[in-house]
Amino acid sequence: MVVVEMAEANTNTCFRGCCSSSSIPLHLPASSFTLLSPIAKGAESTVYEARLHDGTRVAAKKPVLSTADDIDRFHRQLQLLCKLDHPRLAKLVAANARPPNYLLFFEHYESRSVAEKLHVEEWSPSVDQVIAIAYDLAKALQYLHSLGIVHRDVKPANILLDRNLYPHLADFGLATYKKDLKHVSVANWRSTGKPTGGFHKRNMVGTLIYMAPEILRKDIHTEKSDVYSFAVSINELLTGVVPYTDLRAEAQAHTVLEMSYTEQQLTAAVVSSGLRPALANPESGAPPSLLSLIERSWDQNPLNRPSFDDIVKELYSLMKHRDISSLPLFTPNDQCQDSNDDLKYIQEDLNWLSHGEEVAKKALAEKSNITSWSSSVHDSLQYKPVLSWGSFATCGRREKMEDAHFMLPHLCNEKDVHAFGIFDGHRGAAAAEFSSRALPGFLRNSDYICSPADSLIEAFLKTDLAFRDELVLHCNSRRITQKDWHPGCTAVTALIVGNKIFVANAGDCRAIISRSGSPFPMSKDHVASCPEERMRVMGEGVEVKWQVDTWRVGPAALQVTRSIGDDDLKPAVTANPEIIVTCISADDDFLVLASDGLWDVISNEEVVSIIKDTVKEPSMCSKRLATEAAARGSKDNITVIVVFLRPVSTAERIY
Ligand SMILES: Nc1ncnc2c1ncn2[C@@H]1O[C@H](COP(=O)(O)OP(=O)(O)OP(=O)(O)O)[C@@H](O)[C@H]1O
Ligand SMILES: [Mn+2]
Ligand SMILES: [Mn+2]
Repeated sequence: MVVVEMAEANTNTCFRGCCSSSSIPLHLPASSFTLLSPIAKGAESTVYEARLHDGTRVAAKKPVLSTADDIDRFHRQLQLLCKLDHPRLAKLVAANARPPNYLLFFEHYESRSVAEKLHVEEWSPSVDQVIAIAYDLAKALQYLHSLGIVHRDVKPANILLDRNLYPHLADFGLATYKKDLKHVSVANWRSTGKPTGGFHKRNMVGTLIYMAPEILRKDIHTEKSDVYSFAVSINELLTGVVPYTDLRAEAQAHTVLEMSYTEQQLTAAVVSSGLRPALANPESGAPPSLLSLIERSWDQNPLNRPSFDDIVKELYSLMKHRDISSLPLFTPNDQCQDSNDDLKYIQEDLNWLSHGEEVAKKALAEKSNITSWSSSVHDSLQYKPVLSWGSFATCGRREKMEDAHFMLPHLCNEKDVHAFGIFDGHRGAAAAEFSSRALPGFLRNSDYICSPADSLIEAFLKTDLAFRDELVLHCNSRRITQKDWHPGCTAVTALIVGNKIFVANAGDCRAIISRSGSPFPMSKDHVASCPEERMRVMGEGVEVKWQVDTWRVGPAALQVTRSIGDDDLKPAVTANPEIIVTCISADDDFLVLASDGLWDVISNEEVVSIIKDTVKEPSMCSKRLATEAAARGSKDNITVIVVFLRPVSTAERIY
């Protein structure tokens, strides 16, 4: 007994010895958490809102374990959960696996499940939102399948949304290694008490609707059965109605479902007559390629369904085609390669994006303060700008895209707070990608007593430190000598709070406003050709020399004097941004942020006049500027964000 106790304490292993983790505490003592109110009660478990003693809000799932089988199942689930680590899977943060207290603590996702969001709140996501959610989910399932794990319970009730509406696939109660799969029957499924659904007591008919025909036929379950369930769920997101009904409200839908079909009738129709939910109407704006993907994914024959590798690829090119980037969702950058290595390339890319995202999330979990900048500037008499925004990014003539950007309107769910940022990478894309995710996370998490300007400075500095830490870890784990690799990026971020714009800049991206028809600079370029910057850097002990065509910093011959990353040149090449603040008035037309790929070939005045004679639609203006820069011979990546600051009339929009 004593020996077992010691083993537990030393190795963070469950008392049976089958579950272990180096990072997730498996014996969270009762003194370090408080269970608050129940969120959902299922047949097999109750989910509570809970708080860890460090203040972190979590969801605690307390299973009902009545038999030895139940306990086995709990341990198998915990073993799996300890192995999983993906930004789009519900994350286990702690557990208690000692009898009689069995509890799983997950990160808390506050915007409820897709099922509740659709059928209780009657949420209608835009087509672009659906595509982005589908892409994220496909990435999560691709990850599970790559580990040889099938989820087996993909459905809207198990897709949880965080406050930015990023999806997180939850509920691993049925997940298992593909190699352990035997024939699964519906009866078998039901005997596990699953899938019961938590927030409404569901019946069998309600859960059959996500099951693939091979399961209903009591045939073998493969990873392609997840593809089927994924397709039904994405179609439900597009249509907003519960499958096999035409109703949005869940309670009514279930009555209709039961009245229309018995279990046997529904099973027979799906298995033998190929019955499927009504496909979303093309008139809803859903692109034909998405509808075709859904239909192929719920094909009768599992072999005809695409794999998640294929689905991720297709959704990715759909996002690229539609330029989906304005959503607060996981979106990769514009790519210039469209060959088969696209996927490998994307995965490499996403790596740094998701590192950044993870860091931002950790920061969020550490504090519970929510910023309240808008209340600090609230004044009913103040001018109220009306915003619209859009972006365009292209790698231009370069081989690789090293710019990254984010657009987060309504930051922290505040209607008057909006953030936009562009990052221009050098010596690789890593710093730019990481920062485009981490910086907005730090910004969201700023202390509420901080002014927006202080929050911006803090976010820049924290992002720089976090990136350099992450780089050390990354290099150590891959045995790369860091001596050879010092990626960095310049950054410009605009934070709009009520009628004020705060621009923070480090490096040679630039922001301008069109004010009374003329450009008004909102940033200063930090380059070695600027005498004050050159003096500052030399004052910090780093050499600045005229090389080739211009002043350059250090052995790396960098042209910029401020950046995130570039750890070989810190602290001289500082991440400390310069802040410019201005009040928006009726004289202000639009804000333009862009990487130097634009400003190298187009002047501030020309940018203002080009937008003046372009259709007043922000993404079209962005694209027009980037196209013009490319036509004028810009050799660099080009990223442009345009934010209109006042309403644009329909007439102007059309010409
Ligand atoms: N991490 C979380 N954050 C927020 N809400 C959660 C979280 N986990 C679960 N929930 C809520 O609880 C509901 C049920 O959770 P889950 O799917 O894990 O259990 P279940 O389906 O009820 O499981 P069982 O069938 O074992 O009883 C979810 O639909 C969601 O509303
Ligand atoms: Mn569930
Ligand atoms: Mn550039």
